[in-house]
Amino acid sequence: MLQIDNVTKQYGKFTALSEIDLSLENGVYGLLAPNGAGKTTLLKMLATLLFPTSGQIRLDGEDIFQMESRYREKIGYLPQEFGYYKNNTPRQFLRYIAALKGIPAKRAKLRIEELLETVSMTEHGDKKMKKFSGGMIQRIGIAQAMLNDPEILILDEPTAGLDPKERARFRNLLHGLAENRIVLLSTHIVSDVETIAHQVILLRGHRLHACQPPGEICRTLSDRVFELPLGEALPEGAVFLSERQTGAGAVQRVACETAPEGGMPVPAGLEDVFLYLYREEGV
Ligand SMILES: Nc1ncnc2c1ncn2[C@@H]1O[C@H](COP(=O)(O)OP(=O)(O)OP(=O)(O)O)[C@@H](O)[C@H]1O
Repeated sequence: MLQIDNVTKQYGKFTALSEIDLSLENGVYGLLAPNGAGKTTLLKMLATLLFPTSGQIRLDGEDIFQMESRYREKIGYLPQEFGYYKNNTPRQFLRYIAALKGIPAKRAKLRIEELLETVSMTEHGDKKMKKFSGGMIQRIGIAQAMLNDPEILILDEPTAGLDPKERARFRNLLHGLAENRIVLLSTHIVSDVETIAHQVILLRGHRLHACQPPGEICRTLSDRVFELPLGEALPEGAVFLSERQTGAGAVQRVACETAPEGGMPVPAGLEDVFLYLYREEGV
């Protein structure tokens, strides 16, 4: 179990994260929050690239910073900006990363083939990466993070720039990978988390707001989301969430305590909760 206890991170006087408490077990955790909320900061601390200002992070009871390389052997990390040599092929690049991770060449060779298969890139293994789409690059990014078969896989905005087909493929890939490990991914794209994550971690005001299954998070707005024709006046206290086109014309989705006139109750989705929670944060 990965335990985050009362972790605060300050950059000078600025508090990026305050008093975070989380316990993570195997499964996919989606860290969802707007830009600047502290997602990368949290992931970098879990990757031991940043020290908490206070608080402790433990794996099975041991402080991860004291574990040093014993901890790093157990993690795989895909940073937001993942650097690779454009002229390398995936096989060359993965061999290089395996060497950096100290994986013996013979074992690395087998593992690389296994992983290219896992991420459906075997047939592209000898092509230069400069010709790859964003989705193909991300799949190689996941493969490099998986080289050491990590217990904890940390992915910072792995779905940024993927098209819908690549997103679907990515979801399936993660489901398989999370069977026997902790997968923690950050995103500000709600639909990714809704379909991938077993638990959604929401940060708000640089604090932990919730860590719950997507369904439970949606229940926080249940019976409070309504659709009504666009242009209808909203009652006092109603919060505009979004608008969408339907067969019967444009409608607005709103959150309010009681049904507005002409409003149809609709099930609350994670996007509704996201828009509601972060309505004052310009997202
Ligand atoms: N090295 C740093 N020095 C000072 N402030 C920083 C530093 N790194 C991050 N910050 C600030 O801390 C806050 C959290 O940043 P972080 O990158 O963790 O957010 P994020 O949720 O990952 O955002 P994004 O989705 O844009 O990547 C931001 O306001 C950012 O400007």
